[in-house]
Amino acid sequence: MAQYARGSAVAVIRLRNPPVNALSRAVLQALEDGLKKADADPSVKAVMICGENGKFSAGADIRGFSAPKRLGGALGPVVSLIESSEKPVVAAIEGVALGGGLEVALGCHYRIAHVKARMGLPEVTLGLLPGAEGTQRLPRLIGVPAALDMITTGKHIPATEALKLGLVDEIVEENTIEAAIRLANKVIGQPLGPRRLSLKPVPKVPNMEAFLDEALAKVKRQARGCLAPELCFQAVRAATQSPFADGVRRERELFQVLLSSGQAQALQYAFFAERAVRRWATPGGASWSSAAPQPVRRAAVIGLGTMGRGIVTSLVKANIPLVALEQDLENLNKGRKAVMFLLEREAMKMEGGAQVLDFHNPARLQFTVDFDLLRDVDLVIEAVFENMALKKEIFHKLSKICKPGALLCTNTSALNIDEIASATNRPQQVIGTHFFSPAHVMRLLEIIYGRHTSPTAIATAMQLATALKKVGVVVGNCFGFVGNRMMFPYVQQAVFLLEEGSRPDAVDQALEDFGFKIGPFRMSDLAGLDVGWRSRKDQGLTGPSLPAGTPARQRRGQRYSPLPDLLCEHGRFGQKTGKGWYLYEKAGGRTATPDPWLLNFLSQYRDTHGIQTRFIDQEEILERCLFSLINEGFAILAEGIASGPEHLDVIYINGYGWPKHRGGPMFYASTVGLPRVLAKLQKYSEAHPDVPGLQPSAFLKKLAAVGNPPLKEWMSYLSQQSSKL
Ligand SMILES: CCCCCC/C=C/CC(=O)SCCNC(=O)CCNC(=O)[C@H](O)C(C)(C)COP(=O)(O)OP(=O)(O)OC[C@H]1O[C@@H](n2cnc3c(N)ncnc32)[C@H](O)[C@@H]1OP(=O)(O)O
Repeated sequence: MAQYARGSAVAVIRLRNPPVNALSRAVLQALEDGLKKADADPSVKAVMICGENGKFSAGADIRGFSAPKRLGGALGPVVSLIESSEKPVVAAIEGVALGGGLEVALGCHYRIAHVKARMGLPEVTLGLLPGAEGTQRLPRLIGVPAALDMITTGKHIPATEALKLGLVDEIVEENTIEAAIRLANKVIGQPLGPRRLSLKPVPKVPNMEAFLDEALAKVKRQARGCLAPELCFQAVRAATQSPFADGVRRERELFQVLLSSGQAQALQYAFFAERAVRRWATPGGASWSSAAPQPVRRAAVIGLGTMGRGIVTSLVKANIPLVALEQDLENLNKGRKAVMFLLEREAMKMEGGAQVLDFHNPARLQFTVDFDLLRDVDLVIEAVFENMALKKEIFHKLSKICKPGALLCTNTSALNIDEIASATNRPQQVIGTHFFSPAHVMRLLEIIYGRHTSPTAIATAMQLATALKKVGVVVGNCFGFVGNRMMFPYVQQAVFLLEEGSRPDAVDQALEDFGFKIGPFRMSDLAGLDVGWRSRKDQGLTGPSLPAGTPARQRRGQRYSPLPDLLCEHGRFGQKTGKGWYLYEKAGGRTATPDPWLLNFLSQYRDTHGIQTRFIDQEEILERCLFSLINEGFAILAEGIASGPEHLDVIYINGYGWPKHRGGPMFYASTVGLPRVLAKLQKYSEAHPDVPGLQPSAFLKKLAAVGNPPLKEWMSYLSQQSSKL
C-alpha cells in the first residue's frame, strides 16, 4: 500500500509494504491514486514520496514476476505520471532505493537522500533490465558511462557517490523527510521542464561509438553466457540513439526478451534460495527459529597457511578482535607477513583504509605461538592442513585450554567432524566451518554439524557467516560434506573422459562454455594436484599402502583412474610446479597452454591399458560431468545431509563457480526435466557399469516416476515416501 497524507501545502505519499516496501500491484495502485488525489486538490502545491520504516523501496516485488505483464505494465506509466505532474514531486530516499524504487525516484523532479542510503538498478542481477524507463532516464541524468556502469553491473552505490554523480540533489545527515518537505516548499512555483528527465538530452561523450564498442566488449567478457548485461547495454545504447519514447519502446521489447529467457527465473530463484538457506534446520529438530547464537567478542585462528591467512583477514574485516596462532616462530613470521600484505591490500580498497581496519593494534590482532592466549576467546577456527591426527591433537589441547563456552570450529573440506569432536570434552561445541579459498574473498561458508553439535553452536556459526558477509549453509556430516561430495563424481567423470579420448582443454572448454568460471582441469591445476593425491594416499587408494596386485584402473571393485596420481608422480602438481594438466610459463605461472607432453602421455596410457580412443562431443562431456554431480545431489537430499535443493544450489553458486544464471545444479536439473536427467544417467551407467556415480539415485528415480514435480515440492516426496526409496 501507499499512504496518502496532506500536511500544509505538501502532500505526502508513503510507500508501505514491509519489510522493504516492494512495489506490488497494490502499492503501485495506491501510489497512482495518491498522485491523482494530490493533483486534484488545489490546496496541494507539491508532493513528497517516501517509504515507511526508513526504506524508500527495494523495487518491484520480485515474487510478482510470475504475473509480469500486469506488474510491468503498471510501473512505467506510474513513473511517467509522477514526472508529468504539474506540482513538484520530491523523493525522500532513506535506506534503499533499488530497481523500480529508484525508477520511481527518477520520475520525481527532485531527489534528496539520507547519507546512509544506497541506490542502484540491480535488475541485471535478477536477469532483467530496469524496465520502467530507468535505462532511458538514468543516462540523461548522470551520463552514459556512469549509467552503463550502474545498469550493467547492478551495483548499489552509497548516497555520497550518488551526490557526486548528480543522481541526487542533496544528502542530509538528519531527518530526510523534514528536509524533503522543506525542499518541496522551496521549489513550489519553479518551472518543472528542466527537472523532467525525459525531456533532457543524453549528455554527449567524445567519440560515443568507440566508447560504446569498448563498453560492449567489456560487458560481453564479464557476462559469460548471461544475457541480461548485454541487453541492459542495448537499452542504454538506445537512449544514445533515439528519442525518449523510442528508447522506452526498445527497453520494453528487451525486457520481454529477458523475462521469457529462463535466465531471469533462474536468477530470481537464486535470490530467494540465498535467503531461504538462512532458515536452517536439522533432521533432529534444531532450527534457526529456536536457536540463539552466542556472542563472539574475541576469536582465534590456528594455522596461518593459505586458508588461515584468508580467515584472519576476513575476521579483521568484520571487526572481530582475534589471536592468530602458529606452531613455531618461523611459520608465525611467514604467516604474519602474508596476513599483513592481504590486510594492506584490503585496506586500500576501503574508505578510511588501515585506520578503519586497525590491524596494527595488538588488542585487535595478536600473533602468537602461545596456546595459552586462547584461554578467553569465544570462538576458535582451526585451519591447519587436512590431517586427522593433527586436528585431533589440536582439538584435544583446545578442550583443555579454552573456556567452557568457547565454540571450536574446524576448517576442513572433507574430514569427519564427529571424529574430530571425539578428541574433546565438549563435542556439542565442535562444528565444521568449511571456508573456500581465498577465504577473505569467497562468499560461501559450509557449516557442518556433527552428531553432538548443539543448536547454539550452529546458530553461532551462522551468525559468524553473516558477520563475515558470507553465505552460511548448514549441512550434515559426511565425507566431502555437500560441495566436495558432489564435486567428486564430476571430477571423476572429467578424468574418465580423458582416458576415453578427450583432452583437458576440450573438457574445460565445454564446461566454461556452459558458464563455469573455470573448468575442472584448470581448477585442479590452480588448487594443486598434490592436495587430492595426499588424500587418496590417506585413503589407501594409491601409494605405498596399496596392496600389491591391485588392478591399475580399479579400486574396491569400481573403476578408478590413476591419471592424477601418475601426474603427481611426474612432479606435475599444477600451477605451482609450472605443469599439471596444462603447461605454464613458469612455476607459479597462470597462463595455461595445452601440453604436447601430456597429450603424448595420454595416448601412451590408452595404449598401455588397451583403451580405444574415441571422439567425445560436448554434449557427452556436459551430461556425464553435470548429471553425475546432480545425481550425487539427489543422494545427499535423500540422506538428509541438506534440508533442501536450495542449499545445494547456493553452495554451488557461491563456492564452486556454477553459473548463477543457470540457478544451481538442482535448479538446472529441474529445467532439463528429471526424466531426461534419469534417462541419460541410465544410458551412461549401462555403458559404464563399474561407475557408481552414474547409477541413478533412488530419489531421482522416485521424482521422475511421480511425474517430475516442481523443485519446491521435491522434499515432500522424501518425507512422505522415503521408506519406499
Ligand atoms: C515491461 C516493463 C516492465 C517493468 C517492470 C519494472 C521492473 C522493475 C524491476 C525491479 O525493480 S526488480 C527488483 C529490483 N530490486 C532488487 O533487486 C532488490 C533486491 N533486494 C535486495 O537487494 C535486498 O533484499 C535489500 C533490499 C538490499 C535488503 O537486504 P537485507 O539483507 O536487509 O534483507 P533481505 O533479507 O535481503 O530482504 C528482506 C526480505 O525482503 C525480501 N525482498 C527484498 N527485496 C525484495 C523485492 N524487491 N521483492 C520482494 N521481496 C523482496 C527478501 O526476500 C527478504 O524476505 P525473505 O522472506 O527472507 O526472503
